[in-house]
Amino acid sequence: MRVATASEMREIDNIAIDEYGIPGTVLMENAGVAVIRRLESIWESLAERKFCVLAGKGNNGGDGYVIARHLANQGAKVKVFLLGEKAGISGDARINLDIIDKMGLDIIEIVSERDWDKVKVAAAFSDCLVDALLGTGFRGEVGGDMAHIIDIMNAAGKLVIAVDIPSGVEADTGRICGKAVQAAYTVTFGLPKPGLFLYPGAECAGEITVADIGIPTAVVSRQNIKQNIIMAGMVRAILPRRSPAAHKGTSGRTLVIAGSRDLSGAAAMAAEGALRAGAGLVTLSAPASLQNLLAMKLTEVMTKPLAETATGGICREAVGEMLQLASGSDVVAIGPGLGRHEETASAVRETITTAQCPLVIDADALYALAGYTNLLNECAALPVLTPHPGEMARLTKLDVEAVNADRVGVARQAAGEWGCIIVLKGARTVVAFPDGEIYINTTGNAGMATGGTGDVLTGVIAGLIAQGMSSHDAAVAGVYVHGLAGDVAAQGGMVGMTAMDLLKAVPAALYGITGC
Ligand SMILES: NC(=O)C1=CN([C@@H]2O[C@H](COP(=O)(O)OP(=O)(O)OC[C@H]3O[C@@H](n4cnc5c(N)ncnc54)[C@H](O)[C@@H]3O)[C@@H](O)[C@H]2O)[C@@H](O)CC1
Ligand SMILES: [K+]
Repeated sequence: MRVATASEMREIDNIAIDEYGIPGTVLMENAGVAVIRRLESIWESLAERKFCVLAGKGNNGGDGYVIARHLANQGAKVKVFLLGEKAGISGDARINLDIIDKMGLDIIEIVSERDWDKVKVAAAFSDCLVDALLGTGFRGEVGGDMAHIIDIMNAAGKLVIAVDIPSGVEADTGRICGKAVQAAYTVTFGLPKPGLFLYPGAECAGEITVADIGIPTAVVSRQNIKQNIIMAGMVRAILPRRSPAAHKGTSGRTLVIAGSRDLSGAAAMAAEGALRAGAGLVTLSAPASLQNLLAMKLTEVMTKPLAETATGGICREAVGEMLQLASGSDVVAIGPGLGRHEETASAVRETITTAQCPLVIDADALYALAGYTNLLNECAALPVLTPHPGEMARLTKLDVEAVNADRVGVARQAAGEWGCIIVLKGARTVVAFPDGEIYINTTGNAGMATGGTGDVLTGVIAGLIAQGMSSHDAAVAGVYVHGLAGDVAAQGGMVGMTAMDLLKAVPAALYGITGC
C-alpha cells in the first residue's frame, strides 16, 4: 500500500480539483462522511450522543464542519469549537462553516478565557471528541492555544477520532511536534501518511482507516510516490515457492561469516535464521577456536574454521578462505558477533569489496564500515545493510535521536549516497533503496527488543536471497516475515520471548503467508 507525504497528498488533491474539476467541497464532503461512517461502525446509533468537534482554521477544520452537520442530522448533540474567529475562515472550509451556522449549530469561537472553560466542560460531558485541528497543512511546532486545546483533549479521557492525522503529528515522519492528540481512531483521506505508521505518531493514531474520497485513481498512479507499507499480499507474491522435486541443493547455499570468542550466540542465530527461512545449505565460518562449540550448538549447519587473532576474532589471513567459501555460495551474511578488532574490521572490508555474491552486512561488519561507506560502491551486487539506529547513527555521524526522528529520510539518504539497500531496524523497520523507494514494515512487537533478534533477521534475509530472491525482494519480505515470526512468538508471551523463540516461529510465519 502506498503512503503519501503531506506535499504529495496536497499535490494529488490539487490535481483532482484543478485538472479533473472535482470541487474541493466534494472532496471535503466525502472526507467528512468517511469519518461519520467510521463513527457509525463504533456506535449503532449516533442519535443523542454528545460530540465536540475541535476545528482549526484550515481545511482540516472544514472536514470538521461537514462532520458536525452530519452528526446533527443524525440527532447527535454537537458543539463546534473553533480555535480562532469565524471571520478568519475561508475557501471550502468557509462554505461548510456557513452551512452549520445557518443550521443553528452551537459554534464557539475560542477567543477569551471563558471560552476555554466552555471547551473543558463540553469535553468532559462528551462521548467523543473529533480532532479537526490540524491536517496536512500543519507546519513547525505546536505551541500556545493549539498546545492548550490538545492538552484539554488528551486530559478529558474521552474517545478521540482524528481527522486525517492526529493534530501535532508530523505527517511525513511521525514526529510529535511539541504536543499531539492521542486518538483511538484516525480516518485518513486518499492515501495514508507515513507519520501514521512511524513512531511516536503511530501511537497517537490508534486504529487507522484509509478512506476513498473520490480522487480518480489515475491521479494517484501518475504520481511518483515512493513510500509503501509492506502488505501480506505483496510478500505472498514474492516469496519463493518450493518445487515438490526440490532437494537441498536447489534451495541455495548461504555462507554466514560471524562470531568471535565472546560472541558465539550471534553467529549461531544468524546461521539458524537462514535455515529457518528455508535456505538449503548453510555454512557458518567462524574463528577456529569456536568451531567445536558451534558444531555442537548447530546440528544442521556446516562449520568452517577461520584463522583468528590472539583475542579470538577473524584475522587477515582468513580473507583468502572467506573468499574461497564465498565463491561457492549464493549469498554471504557477514557481521554478527565478529568483534571490533581493527584487524577483523580490515579483513571484513576486504572480503566485502572482493566477494562476488550478494551480501547482507550487519552488526560488527557495519562497525567496520564506519568511515568507509564509499567502499560499498565496490560490492559486486547491491548489498543489504541492516543497521539498528545506533549503528546507523555511527555510520551517518548523526545521533540516535536524529536517526529516529526521521527514519525514512535518514535511511533514504544513506541508501542513495552509499549505493546500497538499508534495512533500518527498530519499531517500524524501514527498508530504503538507492532510487528513493521506501518500504515501512508494520509486523513485529516490543517483545523483539531483546538480544539476538537482529542476528535472526540477517539470517532470514540471506536465506531468502539464497533461495533465488533478489536482494530487493528479500529485504522487503525478510523484515515482514521476521516481524510476523515475532508476532507468532509473542502469542506465547511477549515480554519473556527470546530470539530463539523468534527463530522457531519463522516457519509458522512463512506458513501463515504462503501456506507452505
Ligand atoms: N481540498 C483539499 O485539499 C482537501 C483537504 N482536506 C483536508 O484538509 C487538510 C489540509 O488542509 P489545509 O491545507 O487547509 O491545512 P490544515 O487544515 O491541515 O492546517 C492549516 C491551518 O493550520 C494552521 N497551522 C499550521 N501549522 C500550525 C502550527 N504549528 N500551529 C498552529 N496552527 C498551525 C495554519 O495557519 C492553517 O490555519 C487535510 O489534512 C484534510 O483534512 C480534505 O477535506 C480533502 C480535500
Ligand atoms: K486532525
